[in-house]
Amino acid sequence: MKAGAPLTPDSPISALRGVGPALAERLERMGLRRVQDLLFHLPSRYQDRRHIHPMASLQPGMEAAVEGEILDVEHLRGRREQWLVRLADGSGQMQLRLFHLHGAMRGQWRRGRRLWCFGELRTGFHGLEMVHPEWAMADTADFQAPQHLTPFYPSTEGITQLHWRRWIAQALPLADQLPDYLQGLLPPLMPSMGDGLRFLHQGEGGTPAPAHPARQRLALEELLAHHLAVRSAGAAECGAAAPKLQGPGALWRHFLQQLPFAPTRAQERVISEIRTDLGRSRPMRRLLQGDVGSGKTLVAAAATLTALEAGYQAAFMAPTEILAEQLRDRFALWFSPLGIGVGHLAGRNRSGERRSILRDLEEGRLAVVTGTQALFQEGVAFARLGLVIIDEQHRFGVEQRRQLQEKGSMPHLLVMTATPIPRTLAMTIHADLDLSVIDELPPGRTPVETVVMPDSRRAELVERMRDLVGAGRQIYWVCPLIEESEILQLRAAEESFAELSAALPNARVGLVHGRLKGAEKAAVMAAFQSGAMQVLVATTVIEVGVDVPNASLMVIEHAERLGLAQLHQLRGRVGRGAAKSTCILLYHPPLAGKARERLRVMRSSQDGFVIARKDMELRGPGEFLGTRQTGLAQMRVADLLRDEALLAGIPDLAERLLARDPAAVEGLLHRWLGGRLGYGQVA
Ligand SMILES: Nc1ncnc2c1ncn2[C@@H]1O[C@H](COP(=O)(O)OP(=O)(O)OP(=O)(O)O)[C@@H](O)[C@H]1O
Repeated sequence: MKAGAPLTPDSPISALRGVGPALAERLERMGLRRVQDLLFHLPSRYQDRRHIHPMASLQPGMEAAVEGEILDVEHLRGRREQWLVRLADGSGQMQLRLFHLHGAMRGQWRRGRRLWCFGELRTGFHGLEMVHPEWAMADTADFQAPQHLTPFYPSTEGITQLHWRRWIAQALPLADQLPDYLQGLLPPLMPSMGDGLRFLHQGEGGTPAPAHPARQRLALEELLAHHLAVRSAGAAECGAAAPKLQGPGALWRHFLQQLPFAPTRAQERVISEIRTDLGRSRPMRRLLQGDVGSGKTLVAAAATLTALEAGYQAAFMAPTEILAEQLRDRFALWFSPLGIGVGHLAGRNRSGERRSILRDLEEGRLAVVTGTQALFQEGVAFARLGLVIIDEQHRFGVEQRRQLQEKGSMPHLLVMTATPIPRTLAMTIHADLDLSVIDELPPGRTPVETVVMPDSRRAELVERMRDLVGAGRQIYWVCPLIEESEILQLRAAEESFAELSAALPNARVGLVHGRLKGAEKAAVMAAFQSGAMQVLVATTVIEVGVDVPNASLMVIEHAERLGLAQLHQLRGRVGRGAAKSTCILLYHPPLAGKARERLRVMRSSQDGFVIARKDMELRGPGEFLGTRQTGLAQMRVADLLRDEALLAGIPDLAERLLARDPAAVEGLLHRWLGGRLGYGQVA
């Protein structure tokens, strides 16, 4: 410790020995300001230096600790000064190479002394050697071979592992002084926070196993902190009262009478959950999760009609222009028999039309509006906005959500997503949202047959398409992103379009891609939707939500380049009607590693949950959940997959903590999320 006040967990980090102003500034940039922040800077891996390897057992590339006798020390003064040291144990010999050996140290390196060292082995001129190993003389009274694993810390330029280890060694004795926010809330045999920290920093008894209670103690607290962070962001939104959207439900019943099908039981259950929420003055914050094609749009319609019946407006925002337009068409078709008009706000609205929609919204003449982000631009005002529906949560940030909600006094919010994640996980990462799940597909769906084939069989495939088109069916042909280049993707799509147009002279083939103007895109989609066009060649713009039940073949080129979530979404475009559907995953050989695994999963499952889980395993939870949840990608101890069992208890733990000690929340958030960005509201 430096001179001055005694060291506590709250001391500034510069109070530690060896932390000068320059290093303190670097630490600050990593979000480490106080001594306790350092305690939660946990190792990312460990090395086992406890075991001494006999020299005869060493292999190039290995990292190993050895102990032996110095046979000789040779000082070379060539272009670059260096020392070559021969070392032997009973089993063999090896060489050490050092490029600097200063004053006092040089005196120690003498023939006949015993040396302990650790480093990576490589093949040198005279057999195996280590370059600049970590070392200690093993024949001194104070020598002690490592008792614990050696931790490695995430670092930054100018801070070595030795720095970290020295600082943590000073901080660790303070671990028991940290406030235990969960005292009394955890099972009595759970280790303390101090035990958990010592265990992870020192790697006692081997690499900390995921299931070790000391590690679990920390993981639990970290998951709780993330849960509370999301929740508090939601709570801030929930302060104001929302309009109670209650009504006899006559409009909905009327709507159902003209619908060609009846809602599934799952849809009915979810609709009733939503109607209950809408009837309260506490603003609804609900996440509707349903696999591709499960019929989320009908649920959205039910919510919309509930708002309308109560005399309020509803706004439905989709992530892309195509989807927003498709939604407008669907709502217009469904609602026009009820005499309800649907407005649409898109980037390409002609200004006159746009002005009149804006006026109607502001003066309350228009009750339903669909659109993209255009919906929450400046200049869009609502007379009585009661409900906001957002499709595909992943593409909208928290900030955009807030902007849209500001358009109404405090409208109810329904977020829809087709990415199924386990309920326990959803409750942690969407802690600010209640969850409804459509866990049943509409009846009459036939499973989509999935075929994986090399692109060398393309000609054969085109033959098969000719037959299908002859039988009146429709086909999607998707060209995925090539090396992140939109231009190349477009070229590939254009080539496939030309090839298919030539090969299928009796079919109308269309092309849709992200660079088309809105009106052109809409025209192509409309032709495909109406059945006038049989083959739609598309870049991945059609990924989410396009609904053409007559389409029964989906061909995906270069399927090996796409992720599981995208493949599942794309495949979900077919199998929506009664006809037997097929999805063909074309790949360019050779097929290796994760790509092979992804295609195998696609062939073996159609269950969105199974696929999402596999996706999370292959990509890691952080990547899988996308950038909105960056905070989760940076968890230090917990792992959303590995620690899934812990997740189930988190909401309850959060409730109990909030009831007992709401002030502790701030401390917890600071401890785990403190200096890092991630959750906008928390940082
Ligand atoms: N209860 C039902 N019975 C029969 N068909 C239904 C039912 N509910 C919805 N559908 C139809 O199923 C198809 C898929 O519905 P919808 O587009 O709402 O799915 P989704 O959940 O939005 O899927 P995606 O995530 O792919 O957009 C539509 O053609 C819709 O009309």
